[in-house]
Amino acid sequence: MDSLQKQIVDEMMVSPEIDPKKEIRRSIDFMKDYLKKHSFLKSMVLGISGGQDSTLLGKLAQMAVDELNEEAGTDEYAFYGVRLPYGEQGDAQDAIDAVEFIKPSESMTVNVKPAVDASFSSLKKEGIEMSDFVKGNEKARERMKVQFAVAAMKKGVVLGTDHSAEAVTGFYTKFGDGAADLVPLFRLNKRQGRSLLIELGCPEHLYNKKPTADLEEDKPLVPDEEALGVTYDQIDDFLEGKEVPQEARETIEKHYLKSQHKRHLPITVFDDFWK
Ligand SMILES: Nc1ncnc2c1ncn2[C@@H]1O[C@H](COP(=O)(O)OP(=O)(O)OC[C@H]2O[C@@H]([n+]3cccc(C(=O)O)c3)[C@H](O)[C@@H]2O)[C@@H](O)[C@H]1O
Ligand SMILES: Nc1ncnc2c1ncn2[C@@H]1O[C@H](COP(=O)(O)OP(=O)(O)OP(=O)(O)O)[C@@H](O)[C@H]1O
Ligand SMILES: [Mg+2]
Repeated sequence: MDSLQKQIVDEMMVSPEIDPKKEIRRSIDFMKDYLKKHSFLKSMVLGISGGQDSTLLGKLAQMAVDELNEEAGTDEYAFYGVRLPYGEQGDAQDAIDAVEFIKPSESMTVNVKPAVDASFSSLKKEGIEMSDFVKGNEKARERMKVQFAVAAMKKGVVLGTDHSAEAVTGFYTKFGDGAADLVPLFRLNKRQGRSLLIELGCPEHLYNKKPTADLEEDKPLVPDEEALGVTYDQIDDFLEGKEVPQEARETIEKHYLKSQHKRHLPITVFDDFWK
C-alpha cells in the first residue's frame, strides 16, 4: 500500500471484513439513538431512486422507525420515502420496487422537473446557459431542497446515502446529494452495502443493479463506473487495503485529491488541508 492509499483507507473507515448483521444493527442504532437524543425529532427523509444505496438506507431507516414506535408504544415516528423523478424516470420500475421493499411509513413523489427547468430558463435569460452536466447537478440540488423542505415540515432529518466508496471519489453533487444531516452508511464500501441488502432479503435486481447517477439527458442511466473510469470492485479492494492495478489506484487517488474540498465544510482562512 502506498502512503496515500494508507491515508485514504484510514479516512474512509472501511473494515476489510464485516458482519452484515452487526453493520445493519449499527446503522439502525445510530439513527435511533440520534432521534431519541433529540426528542423533538420525529422523522427521517430520504430520496428513493431505485438504486442500491437508497434502497439499503431506506430499509434501515424504516426498520429504525418501526423499532422506535414499538419501543415507545406510539406511531409518532415516521420515515418519508420520497421519489424525486425529473419528468419520466428511465428506471422508474426499480424505484417502485424499492418503495415496495422498504414499505415507508409515508411515501410521496415530487417531480423536480418544473423547478429545475424554471432555474434553467431564469439563468438563460441572464446569459448563463447550463450545460447538460451542470443541469444534472442542479437536479441533485433540487432533490436536496425537496428533502429539506419535507424534513422541516415533519420534524425530521435528511438522510444521505454517502458511503465510503462514493466519498472517496467525491462522486456526488456538492450540497446536492452530498448534503444531509445523517449519513448512516459511511464506513461501508459498495460490496459491503450489497451484502447488507442480501441479509435484509432485498430483491436481487435491486442489489445487483448497476450504480448510476442518471443526471445527464445526453447520457441517460450512464453507469458510475463508466463515468469514473474505475470499477466499484477496484474501489472496494482499494478501500479494503488491497493491491489494485496501478492504473486503477492512480484513478482513485486522482478523484480523491480533486474532490477534497467536498469533504470539508466551506473553507476558511484557518484551513490548510488544501495547501
Ligand atoms: N478545489 C475546489 N475548492 C473549492 N471548491 C471547489 C473546488 N473545485 C470545485 N469547487 C466547487 O465545486 C463545484 C463542483 O462540484 P459539483 O457541483 O459537485 O460538481 P462536479 O464535482 O463537477 O460533478 C459532480 C459529479 O458527481 C456525479 N454525481 C452527482 C450526483 C449523484 C451522483 C451519484 O452517484 O448518484 C453522482 C456527477 O455525475 C458528476 O460527475 C464547483 O462548481 C465549485 O463551486
Ligand atoms: N430519481 C431519484 N429519485 C429520488 N432520489 C434520488 C433520485 N436520484 C438520486 N436520488 C437521491 O440521491 C442519492 C444519491 O444517488 P446515488 O445514485 O448515489 O444512489 P442510489 O441511486 O441510491 O444508488 P446507486 O449509487 O447504486 O445508483 C440517492 O441515494 C437518492 O437518495
Ligand atoms: Mg443512483
